[in-house]
Parts: sequence; C-alpha cells; structure tokens
Amino acid sequence: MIITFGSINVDFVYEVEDMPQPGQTLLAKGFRTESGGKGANQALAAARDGAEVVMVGAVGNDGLAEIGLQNLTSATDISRVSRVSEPTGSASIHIDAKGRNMIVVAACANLVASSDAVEENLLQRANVVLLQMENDIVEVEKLIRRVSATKAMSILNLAPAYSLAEEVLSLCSLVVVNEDEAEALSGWLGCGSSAAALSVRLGTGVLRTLGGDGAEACVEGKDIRVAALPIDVKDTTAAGDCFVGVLASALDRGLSLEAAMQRASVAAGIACSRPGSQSSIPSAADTDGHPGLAVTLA
Ligand SMILES: Nc1ncnc2c1ncn2[C@@H]1O[C@H](COP(=O)(O)OP(=O)(O)OP(=O)(O)O)[C@@H](O)[C@H]1O
Repeated sequence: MIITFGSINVDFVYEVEDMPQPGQTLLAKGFRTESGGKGANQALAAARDGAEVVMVGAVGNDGLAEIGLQNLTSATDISRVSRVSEPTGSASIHIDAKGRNMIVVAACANLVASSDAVEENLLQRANVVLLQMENDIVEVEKLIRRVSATKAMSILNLAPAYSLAEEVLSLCSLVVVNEDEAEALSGWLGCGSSAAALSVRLGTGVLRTLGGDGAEACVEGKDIRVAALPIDVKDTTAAGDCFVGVLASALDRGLSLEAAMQRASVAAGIACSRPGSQSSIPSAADTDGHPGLAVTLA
C-alpha cells in the first residue's frame, strides 16, 4: 500500500501559440480545467498502475474541491483528505505550440494539510510513502522522520525545488529530481548534479529524470539508466508525476528499482504522447501492452 501526502489542485490550462511575455495579453487557442496537483497526479498514476493508494491532503470548502478530487474519489482512499477554510489549491498552466509548459501554483489549502492525518497504524501498513514539496515543508519533514522509523520506503519528489535540511533529505529512501531540481540541489549541497554525485553527497538514493533522455538513478553506489520511450510529444504536463507515481506503484509490488524505472519511463512516455495531465496518465493495461516496455533499458 502507498500513502501519498501531497497537493490537490485544480489546473486552469491555457493553450497558447507562444508563452506570454511580461506586460503582454494573449488570446488562448484553447482552455480547459483539469484535476491536478503533484500529490494527486502521483497518487492517481500509482492507482491507475494498480496500487492501493491512500491520499492524504486538504481541499477547501468550495466548488473547486470537487473538481480537484473527481478522479481520486473512485481510484484512491480519500478519507484522510480534510476540508479547510482556505481555498482549494489551483494552478495556471500555459502550454505552447511546442508542447512546453509554464506553471504558476497557488498552494492555498495544501499549505494547511497536516501529516498527522497519517495515523500510526496506517503508516505501519505502508510499503511506500510518497511526498512532494507543494505542502508545508514542516509537515513534509515531520512525515519523512516518522517514515524513517518504519519499514516503509520514503520517496521524496523534490518538486518544486526548495531547500530542505540535508539531514532530512538523507533520511529519505529515494530523492527524485528533474534536471532543474538536480541543478538547484547541487548548488545547495556544493556537489555535482548527476544522480551519482547527489547520492554520494546525501548518502541516500537519488533518481534524476532527464526528459526525452530518460532517467538515471544511483543507490548505494549502483548506477541505473533507462531510456525514454521514443514517441511524438503532445503534452509533457504531468509526465514527471506519472513517472514518480508508477515508480512508487512498481516498487510497492516488489519490482527492482531498474524494472520500476523502466515501467515508469514507458508510462510517462505514454502520458507525453497524449494531451492533458491526469487524463493522460495510462492504466496498467496500457503500460503492460506497450512494446516499449521491452526496449527502455538503455
Ligand atoms: N520528450 C519525451 N519523450 C519521451 N519521454 C519523455 C519525454 N519527456 C519526458 N518524458 C518522460 O517523463 C519523465 C519525466 O520527464 P522530465 O524529466 O521532463 O520531468 P519533469 O520536468 O518533472 O516533467 P513535467 O514537469 O513536464 O511533468 C522522463 O524521465 C521520461 O520518462
């Protein structure tokens, strides 16, 4: 079982030809609202991959909450998602004609989500606890410390990249970063930005996703590299979340890190080949049936 302590947002998605510049007003070519938030996206990716997922977080007492929760309600256990007086979190997402994205997040209710909602009995049953950085950092740190005293694996997606105490990062089983986050982390730690350099510095496992170049990890001195799925990119929004969620699901059911990365790479590639964020996340059957599963090992 996977516990995800994370953000639940509503995404307002604007399709534009080019990204807006400061002072400029653009007319969007298309618009949609979608359920989002790194926590919710990753929880959904894990659930669609077949995992039992308990979602822990907070939404507001407002109309946006139902949109934020609509996909999670049937796929995960949301009984520990609290209703608070702050508005539901939201994000404004611009996607340009090349499929690149630019995102601003208003965390709101996510910042008052309490990790105390993860009761001790539940934590003892978990194989994996998945965290990101869109909640109050104090709550994220508290939960990482609690997980380190259990048999569960903690996976921290350091996104967005904010500085966490080095000692807390070292308590994580696996720290997952993209290339920008790896750069930021390497600056704080004063070391290289490869998975290997970060792993040696932190004394824990580090996985770095590399967009169209796949992903690399280093755990206890062992380097692993997987290729990305060769696909025509439609929309990379939530590709990273899809990768992390499916990785967690694969590790939860006992796959090796290498096999889990291979599966995550295929699932994230499928997500990139489809428009949308949560709507682009594949099912276990989509991933199982994809020919790329056999060829993503670099
Ligand atoms: N162009 C691509 N082709 C195939 N797979 C891709 C591509 N871009 C991303 N992916 C898949 O998604 C994973 C995560 O991508 P990336 O490293 O860009 O993370 P990210 O910056 O967190 O993503 P995003 O913010 O767009 O969700 C990659 O490791 C890869 O498996």
